Amino acid sequence: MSVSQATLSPNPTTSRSAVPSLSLYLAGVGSVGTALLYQLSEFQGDAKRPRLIGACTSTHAAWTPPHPTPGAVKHHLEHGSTLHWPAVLERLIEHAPRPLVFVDATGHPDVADHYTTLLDAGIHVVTPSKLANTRSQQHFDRLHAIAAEHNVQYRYETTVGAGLPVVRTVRDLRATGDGIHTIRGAVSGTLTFVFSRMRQGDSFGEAVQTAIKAGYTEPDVRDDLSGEDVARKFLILARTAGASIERDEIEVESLVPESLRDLPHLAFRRYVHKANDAWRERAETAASQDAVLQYVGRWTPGSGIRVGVEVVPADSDFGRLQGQDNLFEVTTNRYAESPLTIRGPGAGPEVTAAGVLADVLATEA
Ligand SMILES: NC(=O)C1=CN([C@@H]2O[C@H](COP(=O)(O)OP(=O)(O)OC[C@H]3O[C@@H](n4cnc5c(N)ncnc54)[C@H](OP(=O)(O)O)[C@@H]3O)[C@@H](O)[C@H]2O)C=CC1
Ligand SMILES: N[C@@H](CC=O)C(=O)O
Repeated sequence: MSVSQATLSPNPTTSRSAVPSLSLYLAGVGSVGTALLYQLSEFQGDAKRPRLIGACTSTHAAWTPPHPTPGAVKHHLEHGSTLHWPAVLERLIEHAPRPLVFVDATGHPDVADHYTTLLDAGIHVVTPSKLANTRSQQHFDRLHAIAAEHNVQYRYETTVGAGLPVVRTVRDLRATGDGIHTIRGAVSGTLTFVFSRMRQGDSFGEAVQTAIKAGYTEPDVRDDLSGEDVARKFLILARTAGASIERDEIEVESLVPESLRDLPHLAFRRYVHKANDAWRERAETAASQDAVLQYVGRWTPGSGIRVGVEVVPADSDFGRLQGQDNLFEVTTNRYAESPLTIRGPGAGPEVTAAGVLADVLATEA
């Protein structure tokens, strides 16, 4: 069965003007996508519940009935058609009801490639994926320009801090004319989690495996352990604050030993324990100084971005972080004496999906 023959109710070709509520297409039904489906099915907010019109995984696509449960969507997908992006895009652009939000919960670069086409067609894009925003500065600017030109929204709150209000805070500081002096943050839920589990006795490898199971990691955990995820988040914050900066200007410290860097993803996961001894020694050295390891980033306009492992006092705000917590400290003209601080879980399917849903609802607010 081809994508265009799959079930969609009501018929998209006749429904555009008859369907006033917000329609939603979901690309990616993994940790975040599934949590979003649960939140949609249990939705009790003040706004109208967004209407899921279709979904896809890396292999399958299906057009779904109104108010589907997560189980029904997955069943539909299993029995749906083979994913063929040109057919999905054609249907979204030519036939799907408006207003329409495309949610990218895939973390795949091929899907990030479609944002310009979707925005250009008057479709809002909401994404927790950092990939599109961390290509060239020119691409970042282009996405915003196309959205503005077509009067649609490009929202990416959950790319930094998951459900925490970090991107909007930076945007508001900029919009209200404040000047950012520096942003310092522990912005990887996975790395905070790994270091805090090691303090409780886990090996590095065990802590990484637990983070994967909990759904805190990127689809490829090497993006977390290499520091790339943190570099991307700081790039997004700096660009959102108005800086013009490229990825290759950022200094990044990797947690992955040289010997494991070239392994394919699944082999890497099998051999990650080979880094246990090196990280145990660094953690013990820190502990002997009443300190802990924390992966910290800093952006200072004019001096750029640096991300890497820091030894921080155990009895400090950064040292006390536990679980998948993030901590952001923003020092500005107005927050000069004491930084504006945002803290809380910065990874995990539920908080991320909630942030995505808030972005979806905000498109029509
Ligand atoms: N997990 C978290 O705490 C957070 C995640 N994010 C971001 O959310 C996004 C999703 O993360 P997560 O849910 O953990 O990832 P998962 O790996 O759990 O899920 C990814 C989903 O995307 C699908 N997919 C992959 N490639 C394609 C493709 N080319 N076309 C269509 N579908 C595709 C996968 O399909 P299949 O099922 O076939 O494999 C899967 O359903 C990522 O960008 C991540 O950075 C952001 C903040 C926090
Ligand atoms: N893998 C990320 C998820 C959120 O972006 C993290 O661990 O912080």
